[in-house]
This record gives sequence, structure tokens and C-alpha cells, in this order.
Amino acid sequence: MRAIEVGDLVMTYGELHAVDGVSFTVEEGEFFGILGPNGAGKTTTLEMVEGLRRPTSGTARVFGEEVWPRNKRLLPRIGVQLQASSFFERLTAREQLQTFAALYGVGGDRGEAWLERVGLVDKADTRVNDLSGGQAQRLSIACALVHDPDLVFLDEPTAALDPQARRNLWDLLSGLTDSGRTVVLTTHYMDEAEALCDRVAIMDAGRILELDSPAGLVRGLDAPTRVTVAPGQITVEEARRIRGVDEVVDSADGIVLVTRDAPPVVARLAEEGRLDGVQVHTGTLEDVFLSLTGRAYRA
Ligand SMILES: Nc1ncnc2c1ncn2[C@@H]1O[C@H](COP(=O)(O)OP(=O)(O)OP(=O)(O)O)[C@@H](O)[C@H]1O
Repeated sequence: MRAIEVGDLVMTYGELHAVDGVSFTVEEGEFFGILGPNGAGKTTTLEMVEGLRRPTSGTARVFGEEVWPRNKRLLPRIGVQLQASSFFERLTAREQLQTFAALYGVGGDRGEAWLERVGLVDKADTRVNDLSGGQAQRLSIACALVHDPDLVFLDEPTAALDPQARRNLWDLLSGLTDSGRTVVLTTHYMDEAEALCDRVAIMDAGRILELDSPAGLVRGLDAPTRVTVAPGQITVEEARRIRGVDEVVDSADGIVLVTRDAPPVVARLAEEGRLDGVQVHTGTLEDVFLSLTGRAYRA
């Protein structure tokens, strides 16, 4: 069964089309990402799918059921990550999680298990306002999962974290679909969508511009690969003679071989013993965004 089916969702605020005809489906067990800059309509879309906001028009179904009016049968099957700022004040991490377990009517042992899974056992007795940004995000993810929902929504779970803390969180997030759970995540970060998501919807100005696997989106670009060979390893003439090289650029970083068929080019460099310090750059989701909108991505 499909976890989510969204058909032509619209949300208008006066003149503003915050969400402007969005349709997509998410399969059970999928890690689905909605990527877009500030104000793209990601949160509004999620809130309509979660049944928290009534759409201006369009439909949203979760596990085959209408989400609006608020559907009590769905509540135990859905987890929604709260922003860390909505924790109960003055509770410790353990008490916060136990409170959520109690609200969902599941045993305190589930809270303990999640405390361990998100790596917060050492911080169990720390008050929530004394946790670091990364620890608070981990706790909010644990709170969304304590009742073991089949579908979990994470709205910018790594926002405001430094790069190291973001990457630490990715390890935790990537394991969430292991048991067949479906995850829907919104993010500003291209690398995050690329690392975690099976499919990504790129959203801008209330619309989905493109939806595919990260690799499929990049393939669809037909962007060339740039193979940079360290200075002194090869001459421009030698580089031009390699089959598959479309263009050669002499840059400060070395000789750049531009190609649409990188494997034989790299294989040839390997045969000739010129691989030391070689760097290979393929297209990224950032390039996809640029080609879709004609403007650089600003998160
Ligand atoms: N309650 C509201 N009333 C009026 N306008 C709103 C309301 N909620 C959201 N908007 C507007 O709708 C648009 C989409 O907002 P939304 O929060 O869905 O974007 P987002 O992609 O989640 O952005 P961010 O990444 O900054 O969270 C924005 O222009 C926002 O200002």
C-alpha cells in the first residue's frame, strides 16, 4: 500500500499561493525528501499531509485514509517531530521522553530504548534546555518515534546544526527505514537529500519542479563530469588525445578533462599511472536546481 497519496494540494493565504497544486505519492518503506529554499512551501505541504492544516483544495491520504478532518485512526501510526523549542520546560531528557511515551500510551521501556538508540543515555538526567543543538534534535526525533509509528515526518531535522553534528544525525536518520518505516523529511540541504533520500521532490514557490531519485535527477541533467589531473601529471595535448574527453581546460588546480563518459577516461589515466591527486566532480542536486530555476540555490 502507498504510505502517502497527495493530489493537487493547494494552500492560499490571501493572494499568496504558498502551495500551488502539489501531487506526489510515497511508497511504504521509502525515505522521501522535500527539498527547497526558504518559503518554498515545504512545511505547509507537510502540515496538510499530517492533517494539521486544512487544504484550500486538493486531497491528502495516508495509508489509504483521508487525513482531514483529523483522523484519529491515523494518529498512532504517525510520528511528527516537534521543533526542539516546543519541549516541556524544565524536564530532563528522560522525563521528556517518558512524558511522550505516556501520552501515546506506550511503556516507559520504549522511552529508555529510544534514549539509547539516539545516543542520549549520558544526558538522560540533563534538563532539555541544557542540551546542545544536536542533542536536542536527537531527543525530538526520539519523541516522534517513541510509539513506533509506521510513518514519521521530520521537518528540517538538522537545521541550525554544525556540519559535524549534521553528519552524526544522518547515521541515525538513515537507519529509520530499516524496519519498513516510511520517512518524509524536509531539508534545505542538497547534500542531506542526496545522502538520505530514495526520492526527492525539489520544491520552489509552492510547486514541485522535479521528483526522482537523487541520481536520476542528476542523470537527467546530462551534466558533464570534470576530471581534474594534478599539475605536472599530464599535458593539455596528452589530455586531448584521451578518447571520451570533450574539452580540456588548463586551470590553477591542474588540467581539467571534461567528459560525458568518465569511466573509460579515468581507466585510461590509471593505465598511464596518472591517477595521483585526481579529483572527479559529477553533477549535483545544486546543478539540478540551477538548471530548473535558472538561479543559484540559496537555502
Ligand atoms: N499562516 C500563514 N499565513 C500567511 N502566510 C503563510 C502562513 N504560513 C506560511 N505562510 C507563507 O507561505 C509560504 C510557504 O511557507 P512554508 O513555511 O511552507 O515554506 P518552507 O518551504 O517550509 O520554508 P522554510 O524552509 O523557511 O521553513 C511562505 O511565503 C510563508 O511566508
